[in-house]
Amino acid sequence: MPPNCLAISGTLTPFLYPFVFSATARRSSRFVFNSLQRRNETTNATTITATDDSSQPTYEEGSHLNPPPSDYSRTIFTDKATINAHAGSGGHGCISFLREKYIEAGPANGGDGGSGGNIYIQAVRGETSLHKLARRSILKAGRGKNGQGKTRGGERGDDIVIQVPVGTVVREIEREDPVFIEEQRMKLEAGKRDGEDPNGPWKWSRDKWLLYPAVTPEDIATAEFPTLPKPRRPALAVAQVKSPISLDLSVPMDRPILLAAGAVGGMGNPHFVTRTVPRPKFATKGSTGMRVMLQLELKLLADVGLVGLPNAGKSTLLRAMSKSRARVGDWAFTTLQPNIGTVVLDDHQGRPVARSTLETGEPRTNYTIADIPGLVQDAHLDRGLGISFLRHVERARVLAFVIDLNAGDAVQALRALWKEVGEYERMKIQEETELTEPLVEWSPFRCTEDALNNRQETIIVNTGPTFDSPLAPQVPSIAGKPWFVVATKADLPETRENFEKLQIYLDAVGKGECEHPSGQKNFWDQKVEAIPISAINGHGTNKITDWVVDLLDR
Ligand SMILES: Nc1nc2c(ncn2[C@@H]2O[C@H](COP(=O)(O)OP(=O)(O)OP(=O)(O)O)[C@@H](O)[C@H]2O)c(=O)[nH]1
Ligand SMILES: [Mg+2]
Repeated sequence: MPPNCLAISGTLTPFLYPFVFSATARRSSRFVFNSLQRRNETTNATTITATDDSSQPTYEEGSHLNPPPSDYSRTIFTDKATINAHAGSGGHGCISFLREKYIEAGPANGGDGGSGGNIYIQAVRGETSLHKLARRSILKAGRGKNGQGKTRGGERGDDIVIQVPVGTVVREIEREDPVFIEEQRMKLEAGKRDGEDPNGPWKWSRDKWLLYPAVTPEDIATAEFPTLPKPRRPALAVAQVKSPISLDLSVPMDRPILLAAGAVGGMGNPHFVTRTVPRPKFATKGSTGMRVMLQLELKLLADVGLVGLPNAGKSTLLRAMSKSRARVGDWAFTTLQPNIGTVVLDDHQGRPVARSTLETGEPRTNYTIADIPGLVQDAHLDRGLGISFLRHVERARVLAFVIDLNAGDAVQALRALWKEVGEYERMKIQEETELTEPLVEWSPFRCTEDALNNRQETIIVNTGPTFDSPLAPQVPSIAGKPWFVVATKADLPETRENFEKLQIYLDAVGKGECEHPSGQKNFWDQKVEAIPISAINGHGTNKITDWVVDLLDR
């Protein structure tokens, strides 16, 4: 069972509500209070300088939990990027003839062109942001080298491995496959000229054939070109990710996977030797490489996602629980990009502070927390920094709603946060539906008669799964995740009443007497806790770890 953090009169109360505690039960519990204070001072390197006037606490400047600006880490972070990946084009075939002593005009011996470089993708642990890819909009694999004399094939082009952070979602926006285009064109040409050689119009194509440098225009006019070989797909194409590409790279990959195989090289002149043309003075050019436009979206993977209003104390909490150097400040929108912190469970002393196991059965040594920019009310209407940052907590296994007890009604704040989370989910479902199937399918008229009979175009409106439809529960829901509330700044005076109200509300939600703040039906129906803490003093954070570990182990 998780620790019962509800008990206000429990061990947390003395240091979180010293002013209340001292007023009511100072004498009877003086020993407990003093010992807790001493313990917290020593173990947490407390930053508070207790003043006589407890209503006006002051905090030591320059410590880890109340840091100076020089202690902020500055990391570049980008979570979206659109890239154009160009697989390498093939090298040209070679036109060459054997020439040796006593063999003046030997047989054709031009090598084939090398194939182009491939484009791979790999999710790796070391990467944390897409900023490097966002800066380079085109990624080109190497072109295959041209074939050479003495039947020497050209070298392969250099491959490109796109390394992305774990948690990247890859979607194809556009694809230009020259082989496919060529096949289609050939089909069309074949259909148009009934009875004629389908490859006829391609025979003399300049962008397909390479001619021997010494060839004269007369030679070309009289030369007998063979039919152009059919467009060839590279053998590696079978290993390509199915089109349209849609990948969710949520685990580190040992090997990269193939997105686009490099194009095949051109054929050397020996391929075209016939009885009538023993010394062909032409070879084919290499094919153009495939081009894919990809949208990359990074959704951070953390065990716990912190959701809170601006200035609630999320970053301070992250600093208190991990070695993160997230920016902290007494104003809204201090955090402009997500931060991830790792909470080490053995406290670097070899003794586990909480016993926990991973799904694999191995002991859990740490868990991660994601801190995102604050959400304001109506953030879904693009107020504040919007709600797009919620994508970084969307995949968190547990949500922690950070509520500032000193900033108005905690219950209202919690409801406002859930509303934004709900709006985010609604938008996400809509986006996914639009991506998977087009909303409107337009079918053109096939002939004049058709157009006259049906004056309107055929429009099929897609009815995919929506937020409120019966299909909705199949979509993984944020409301279905385990969640709890971190009631922070509990060290400040006159916050106890607010905390109690929050607890009563959460109790009512747990018993089903009150509507779940998400307003959804498929919510997580376990008991929800409110854990009072003082992040700036590092008080109460161990309770969070116990609670999180318990939720992760379920
Ligand atoms: N008294 C008190 N102050 C706190 C506590 N936690 C944070 N603060 C202060 O609250 C202010 C805001 O803290 P931040 O951690 O930057 O808040 P945030 O939620 O990350 O804010 P944004 O990034 O702007 O959304 C800072 O001045 C902190 O020192 C706490 O437990 N007690
Ligand atoms: Mg912050």
